[in-house]
Amino acid sequence: MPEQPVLTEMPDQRAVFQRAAVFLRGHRLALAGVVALNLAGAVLTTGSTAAIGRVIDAAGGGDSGGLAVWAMVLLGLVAAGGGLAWLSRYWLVRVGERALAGLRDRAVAAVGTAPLRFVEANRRGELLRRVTGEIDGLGSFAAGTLPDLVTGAAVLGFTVVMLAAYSWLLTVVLLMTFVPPAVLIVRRFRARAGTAYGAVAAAEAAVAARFAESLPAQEQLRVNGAVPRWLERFRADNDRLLDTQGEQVRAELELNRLALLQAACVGGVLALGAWLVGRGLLTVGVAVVFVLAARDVFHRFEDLAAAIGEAREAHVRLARVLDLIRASAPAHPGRDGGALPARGDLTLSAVGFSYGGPHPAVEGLSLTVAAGERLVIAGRTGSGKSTVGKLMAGLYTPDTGVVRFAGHDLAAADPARVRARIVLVPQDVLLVDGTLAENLSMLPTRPDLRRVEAALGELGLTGWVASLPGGLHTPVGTHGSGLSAGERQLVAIVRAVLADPAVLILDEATAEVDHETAVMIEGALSAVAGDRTLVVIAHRAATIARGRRLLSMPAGHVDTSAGD
Ligand SMILES: Nc1ncnc2c1ncn2[C@@H]1O[C@H](COP(=O)(O)OP(=O)(O)OP(=O)(O)O)[C@@H](O)[C@H]1O
Repeated sequence: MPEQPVLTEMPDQRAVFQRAAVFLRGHRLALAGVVALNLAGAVLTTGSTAAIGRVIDAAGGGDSGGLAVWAMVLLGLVAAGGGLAWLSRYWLVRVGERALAGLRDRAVAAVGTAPLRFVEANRRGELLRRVTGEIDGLGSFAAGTLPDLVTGAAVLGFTVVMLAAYSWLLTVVLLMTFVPPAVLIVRRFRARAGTAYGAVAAAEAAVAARFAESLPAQEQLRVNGAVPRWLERFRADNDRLLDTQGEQVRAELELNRLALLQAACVGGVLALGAWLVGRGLLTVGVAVVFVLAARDVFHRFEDLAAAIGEAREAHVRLARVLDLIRASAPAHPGRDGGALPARGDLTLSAVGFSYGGPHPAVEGLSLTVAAGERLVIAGRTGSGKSTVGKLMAGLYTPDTGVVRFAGHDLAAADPARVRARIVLVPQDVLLVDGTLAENLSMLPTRPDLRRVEAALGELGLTGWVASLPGGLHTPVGTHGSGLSAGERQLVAIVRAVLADPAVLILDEATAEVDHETAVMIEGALSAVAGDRTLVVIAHRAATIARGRRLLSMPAGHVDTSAGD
């Protein structure tokens, strides 16, 4: 049974921010600057509340000089505090955007270099969702909620300190009546929200995955009249999303209890403040500062509690992106750092591979394809031919046994070096959106147009390219002109020539390729072969007949009598 690195629907949510800290590495200085600005802004904002008390006391005591001075101080504090808050918010948003751009690059690179089994074993829509939707959600959090969270926490802390300096008695009463029930409410919310946000994220991903996967099959679904059945399945995903969203809203409503608590506490502070003023233990200015500051504490706390909900959601999103990066990492990345020779034998020793079903797709296959040899693999549908091709190309790691090129275990070699030596042209070649030339030159060596034209000439394909509406500049891929399966294989063969591999494995497009294209593929393959090892997974009787050495699947029986 192979190790199947699949994504977890509810990934590990422990120490998520610590694990993500690596993506902030280049931004630590900027973050320290943001925190310093934020603290300074919070001190000024808190100071302006204290200045209000001074203004009231100066006005009540008929001190017009003091009144003018404190009014000016108040204005200055409000203006400077606002300016610093704006600056720190702007800076924080910029740092967040840069850190998230880095995270997205890392996530896309992780999928780009992930083992083939990882990409096959996970839903495309789920992968898409994690590198787009989840990171976009983190972006909104970083730009919207995070600055409020940071500023709110700083102002809250300074306000409590200021209140204690005015009257520790009132502060203690305030904190004792407000904090314990508030903490209880937030804890209850956190307990429910963890699963609620995770369930929503998973349900959203399922909706996206169902849609993304079904879209390419849309034509066939319509032809077969299966659209209503597809809509039913989609509706089931949508209903699940609705249920999870309902649970999320119910969890968020827990936080509404804070408003009630807040109202009760403000009433209490007002009554106690009036009593202290009546006894001459407090000035009116200080009492006003107290009520204003207490309201500020409650509001900030409420904002923070609401932001905790969004922080929880961001936490889940981050956990899902980190899960993608973890699960997509190759199991043994490049243990053998040595260079692979330009030519060599390809050897399979007692190779076994299973997709996890009841029977292995390949079992105990031993075979040596000598350098420069041509081998045809044939067998009935589903007998494991393509699987052998992928094992030979190092795209799959065998569960048992070993595949070696020139004596190097492919599972331990650097995947980029393996790709440079062994190229597999799959049955269905997919092109990226862009011109034909762009698709052909999508190689680490970035061949220029002249080199591409030369390769086309070597393979006898200049005429075919000239027959396309825009020649080498013809748009291809999803939005370009449609190339047939056989023509797309031609594109991949040209790309293989440009990559100059030692071993070329062609998983022949199915028998439906028209005669003309089949001849072009055949001609290109003869031209490309040279001293290269050529393995053709045959679907056409003509190819099988021409095989000098035939590997018959599934028994892995090698027959040298076939063909000429
Ligand atoms: N990605 C996959 N996940 C699970 N099972 C798979 C996967 N790919 C192939 N299989 C199964 O493994 C077995 C061998 O498949 P494989 O594609 O290697 O056969 P094949 O001989 O190339 O078939 P064909 O001639 O139809 O292309 C089949 O039973 C198939 O259903």
